Amino acid sequence: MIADSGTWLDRALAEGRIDTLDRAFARFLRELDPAVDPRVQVAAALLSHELGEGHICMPLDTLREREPELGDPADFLGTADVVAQSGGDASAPLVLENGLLYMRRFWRDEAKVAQAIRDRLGERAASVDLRSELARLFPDEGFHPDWQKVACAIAARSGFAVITGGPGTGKTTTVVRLLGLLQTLALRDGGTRLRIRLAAPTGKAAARLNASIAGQVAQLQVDPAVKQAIPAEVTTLHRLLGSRPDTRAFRHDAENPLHVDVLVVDEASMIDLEMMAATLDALPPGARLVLLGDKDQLSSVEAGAVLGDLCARAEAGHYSSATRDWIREVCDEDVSAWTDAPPSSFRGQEPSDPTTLMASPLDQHIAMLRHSRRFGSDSGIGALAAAINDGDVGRALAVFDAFDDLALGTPSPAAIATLAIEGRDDAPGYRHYLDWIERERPPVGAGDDDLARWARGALRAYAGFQLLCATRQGEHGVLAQNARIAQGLRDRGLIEATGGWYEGRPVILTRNDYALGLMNGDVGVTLWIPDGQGGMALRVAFAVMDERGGERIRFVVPSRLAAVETVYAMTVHKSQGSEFEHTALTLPPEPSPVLTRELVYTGVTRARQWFTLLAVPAILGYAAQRKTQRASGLLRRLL
Ligand SMILES: Nc1ncnc2c1ncn2[C@@H]1O[C@H](COP(=O)(O)OP(=O)(O)OP(=O)(O)O)[C@@H](O)[C@H]1O
Repeated sequence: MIADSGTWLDRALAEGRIDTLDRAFARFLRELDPAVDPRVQVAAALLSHELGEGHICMPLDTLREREPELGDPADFLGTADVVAQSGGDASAPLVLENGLLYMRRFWRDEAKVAQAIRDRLGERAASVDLRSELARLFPDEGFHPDWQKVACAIAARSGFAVITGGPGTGKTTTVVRLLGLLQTLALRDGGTRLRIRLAAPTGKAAARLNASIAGQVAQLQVDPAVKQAIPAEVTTLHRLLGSRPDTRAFRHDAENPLHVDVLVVDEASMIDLEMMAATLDALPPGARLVLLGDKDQLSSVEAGAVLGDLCARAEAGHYSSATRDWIREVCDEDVSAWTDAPPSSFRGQEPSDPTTLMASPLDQHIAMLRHSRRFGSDSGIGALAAAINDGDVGRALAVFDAFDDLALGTPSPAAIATLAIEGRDDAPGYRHYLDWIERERPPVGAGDDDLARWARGALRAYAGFQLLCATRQGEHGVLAQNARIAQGLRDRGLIEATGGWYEGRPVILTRNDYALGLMNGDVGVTLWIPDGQGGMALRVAFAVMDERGGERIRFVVPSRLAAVETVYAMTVHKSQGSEFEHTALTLPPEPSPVLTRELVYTGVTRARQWFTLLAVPAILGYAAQRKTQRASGLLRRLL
């Protein structure tokens, strides 16, 4: 029995089980209610800590496990004034629902997201032309089921759909064909063109989708008028919703909704719960939402794993027999193997148990692409990603021996620096990028176009290689690796300095800079260019999007960049939404909570052509076995 929460809080703080913010929250409850049960304060401090780890709520079972001496939390939380039961008392800061303890803000966002998705799960009348349009857009390629075609059909029939799939499985291709289909049908049936918007959670991800979408639209087999009605511009979610300085609220919300009929959001694994709630809030009731993303990637930095929750049942499909029959009718595809038997044969099951429930309404709106076009059977990267996802370390290690695009090395500082600078075999390191800058330098007197071309090439050469780390801090973190690599480059005469500004220094923004139009995560490279007065000046070149979705180079004076870091090394978290020809991932030799299956999978799948792992095999095994589970009640609300 805990009589004095103060002692408990101080001890837990000293032991590192909570931090000062968690303790402050527990103390705040006492200010709110001087008679608060100390056990409620303990629960609140632990909940606050869980939220910091990305969970949306804390199951009471977790609390029972962590603090058995508290007794049954259902008893003391069930009677506390500061805890609302299922959201009842709107002034209570905590909410208890379905055995899950929430802070009110998270409970509200979760309930909002679930309600908004549920509102969109109804089917819409399918056009009579759906079957013929699908057949035209997805010619038979010999793969069956053609999941792209199935995904397109599923997304076409309702106001909400998720298309998940690993790298190169055709998410972009499918969504472009979906937009072609929807616009064709809209123009044909009623003549009114759909207002379509495309967005991604970060500037980097938006830029990448932007680059691939224009090409895909050009290849689309549709009427030129339809093609013109598909936007190529991809914006960030923040910009779409209209972020305002100094407030979490956006310009667009339920009162002032977006002017949009179809919203597509890519890289949806990076969307946290709060952002998803804001997006759904701003979406007018009749508008469609299509989420694209890889469910196996790392979740958002902030709390929640919305895409992961929505796709938790995607592997098995869980289609109903009605969905199966409809897919057969409109797609000529057979998804029987991913269909649940009719519910009548499962009488007696516990309906709210997410693991056993058959064919829920949500399942009918999720499509998983299962065939990578980028990583065929001859690709080690694809095979490695699959082995990691299965948590099969033996297979993962065997894959390194079997494929030339993969290499496994030790995580010693010297080995990492050498790989990062020299690369291996054909796979580049940073020498390649720095040599490129030198070799392709425009002649004296070169015009703006030549300088922009050079800068664009330098950014592309930089993306030829990236070293990824699990953490920022520590001997194996980003900061230490950056310093070592800079020293190695300096020792080889490839850069002029190891600190301050110098040519070749790659930097990453650590905060959005609205004045410069640059976003957190944007990467620039430092180059000497003419200063316009007969001299030379260091400028940082960034690729930015113009209003029409095109890419252009912006040279920025280094002193204007308030929040940047050198980026020879980058955390895996920061690398989400980016890809590099050669990606190297280094893992620290000691076990650590940050080492998870999703972290390694995300690192591996950043590689387009070559992947190098610098880690001890035991640590790979440790990480691959640790699948992240973020506590949330979202799936349960939706089933
Ligand atoms: N049905 C298809 N027919 C022909 N080529 C395809 C098809 N689907 C995908 N591709 C090609 O495969 C590659 C990967 O497709 P796409 O970019 O659509 O995948 P993705 O899942 O969006 O990839 P990522 O998000 O990892 O970049 C592209 O070059 C694309 O042109």
